[in-house]
Amino acid sequence: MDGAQGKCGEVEDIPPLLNVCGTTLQYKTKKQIVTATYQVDFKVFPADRFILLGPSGCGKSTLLKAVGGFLSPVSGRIEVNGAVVERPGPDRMMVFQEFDQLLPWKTVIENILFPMITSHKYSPVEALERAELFLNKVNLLKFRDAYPHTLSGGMKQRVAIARGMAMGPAILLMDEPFAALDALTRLKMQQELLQLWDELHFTVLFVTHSIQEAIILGTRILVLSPHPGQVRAEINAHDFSHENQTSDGFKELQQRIHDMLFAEEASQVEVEANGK
Ligand SMILES: Nc1ncnc2c1ncn2[C@@H]1O[C@H](COP(=O)(O)OP(=O)(O)OP(=O)(O)O)[C@@H](O)[C@H]1O
Repeated sequence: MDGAQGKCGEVEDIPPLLNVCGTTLQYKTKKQIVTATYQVDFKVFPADRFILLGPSGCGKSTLLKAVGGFLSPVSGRIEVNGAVVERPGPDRMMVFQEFDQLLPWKTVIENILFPMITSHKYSPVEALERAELFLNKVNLLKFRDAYPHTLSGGMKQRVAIARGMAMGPAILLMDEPFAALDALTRLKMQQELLQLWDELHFTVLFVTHSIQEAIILGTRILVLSPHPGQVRAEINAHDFSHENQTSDGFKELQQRIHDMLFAEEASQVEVEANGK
């Protein structure tokens, strides 16, 4: 094959791992239809740390849910490795913000084993090996037999990350996984995620509304407009990390994104005011 059929017709040399094309997502409630995103396009390539950034309510979590297969687009399509996403699958593992995403009646190791065993992706022996390997990578091997309620918020998030990664997904979906942590733990978790990435080069789609977190963690950042979310810009952030966050380049990018989001919010207010 010469190349992959990319977004809306063109042919690319490297096929995207995730192709989100013209995706409009809606919630239908009894009273109304809520359009969460409108004709959103983006592509994620292998080993990208791709960030969805935008104001509250712009549809970041909804996009992640749709990539996860929990919600179908009303128009457009979402493909993973060329196949249209129709349902959840072990190739897309989610890590959420909430600390209660672990099964409370299972120990740490049992939580990590659970999706590997129920999906039959790995034999019991392989699953145990992988569970211990990834638990070790997040520095929690000595807590393998602890129950979730005995762990701190940061430790629970590490277990959730280990559980997601142990499945060997094509893409890890992270919905503001560090937002509920205190500042120091958040910093540590960001550093650990980057260290893990240095080692494993996994592909991650990460939702945040922190500009700073987006620049530090992301290789590419998709900036979304306020509700309903539309693509405002896609920005390269390969060159930035914790180490250079006081540099002029980092600050300039931070300001640029801030202005972009702020301008969108201001124009939204104007539209709403004019509409009254
Ligand atoms: N289950 C639902 N039913 C109806 N509307 C919903 C539902 N979930 C989300 N929405 C609406 O869809 C829009 C997008 O919500 P979403 O949670 O995806 O935004 P977000 O960018 O992730 O926001 P935040 O940063 O606050 O988490 C919002 O207007 C929200 O009110």
